Amino acid sequence: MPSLQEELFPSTPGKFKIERSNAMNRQFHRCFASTSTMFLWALFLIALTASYLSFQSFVDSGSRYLSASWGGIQWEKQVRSSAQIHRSGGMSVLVTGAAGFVGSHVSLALKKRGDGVVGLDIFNNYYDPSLKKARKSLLSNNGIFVVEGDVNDARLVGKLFDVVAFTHVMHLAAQAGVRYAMENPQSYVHSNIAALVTLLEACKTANPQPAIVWASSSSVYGLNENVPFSELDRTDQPASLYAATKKAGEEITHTYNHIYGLSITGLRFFTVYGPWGRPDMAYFSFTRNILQGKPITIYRGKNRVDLARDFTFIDDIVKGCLGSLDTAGKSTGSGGRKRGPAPYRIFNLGNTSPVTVPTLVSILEKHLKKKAKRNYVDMPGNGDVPYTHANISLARRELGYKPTTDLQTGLKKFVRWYLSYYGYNNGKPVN
Ligand SMILES: O=C(O)[C@H]1O[C@H](OP(=O)(O)OP(=O)(O)OC[C@H]2O[C@@H](n3ccc(=O)[nH]c3=O)[C@H](O)[C@@H]2O)[C@H](O)[C@@H](O)[C@@H]1O
Repeated sequence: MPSLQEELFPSTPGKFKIERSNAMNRQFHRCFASTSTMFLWALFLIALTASYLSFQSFVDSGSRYLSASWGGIQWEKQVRSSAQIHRSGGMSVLVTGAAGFVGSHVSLALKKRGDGVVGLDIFNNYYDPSLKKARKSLLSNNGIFVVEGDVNDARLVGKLFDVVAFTHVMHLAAQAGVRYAMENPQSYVHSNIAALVTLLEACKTANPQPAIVWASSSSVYGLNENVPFSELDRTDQPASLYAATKKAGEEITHTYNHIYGLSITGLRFFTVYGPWGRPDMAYFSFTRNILQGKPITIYRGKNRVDLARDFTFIDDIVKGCLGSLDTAGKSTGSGGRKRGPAPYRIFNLGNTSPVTVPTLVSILEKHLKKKAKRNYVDMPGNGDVPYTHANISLARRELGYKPTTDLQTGLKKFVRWYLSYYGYNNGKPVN
């Protein structure tokens, strides 16, 4: 009967039995020999895998370099010239999401007053990229260069900081939309969390460190019931993943302010609307459907209560953004190390007068001179909140923020732009 030892390390079959201690020795040697062979094999496999991986990354970076839409002398020249400041005491601003709704307006306003602006935008297809391209042309006609790329691309962001010593970053690139988070949750993590960290990493090591102003959202108030919403209210009960990622952004930026001395200002935008707006938003898609004679869906809250939003006109938001940049205060760190405390601020930017969704539709009907086919349904559990209402006293005091456009006036301007951009029937016959 073979011993357990022999079973575990069997001798060559058919060989005669040897003395136990000798056998043990030989078994030990064999075992050692086979372990070292295995070890050598393992080493060989690790080396093979490592060389395969480094070859892959060489191929990847090579092809990225070859196919990259950025880099090169000409590109750097365009970036530098776009960042040039044309007023005394002006700033050079990296605007992420520059081909987006708020980003394009803020970029133009900065350029108009003589600041340097470089845009960065991924031009993804969350909504019609041709609208983003049209905004890019508008910016380009005004001397603003928009780099096509992802804020998550650390090499690209690092390169931009190598080429220009940005004094400020206006971070507006994001995955927007409250309800789309149910369809594509990962895009919110990618754009609102991972990209934010990539950007902050670049800002923390930049020398000088820029001051950062970025877009949070009114949605962080979630299930808060204090009205109007104040910056001191609870924001730990988000109702959507979108809101949760924006709230996470507020915490993440706080960390970078605390550890690295970055000057940070977070702006909680309240349902921004206006010319060159976002086609995924209700006022925009309602306009398209009304003109095409298609029904629109109007959500209603519990007990058939109308939903309401503190709709805020784009020009007012732009003033709030510029006010934030102007009062941001300097980052204090250098070489990735904090040298002293830096400002950390959060402001509501709203209109302070909520309007119900059915009233919004009535205003659109008036401006479009066409009745909507209204289809009322109960608000689905998809992240919506019943109402929003901003308390703006802090922004008024610190930024001189004072919204001046009511929904009637703002939607009139939007409709005028919409009709000039898309034509009267949006390319389809109007019934
Ligand atoms: O202020 C904010 O924080 C947010 O404002 C908007 O989110 P939301 O207020 O939901 O804007 P819309 O999607 O335009 O919806 C406005 C209202 O219309 C309602 N709605 C929307 C779509 C629809 O088909 N029917 C409908 O009744 C919504 O329930 C909501 O009450 C933006 O889409 C977010 O990116 C932004 O962060």
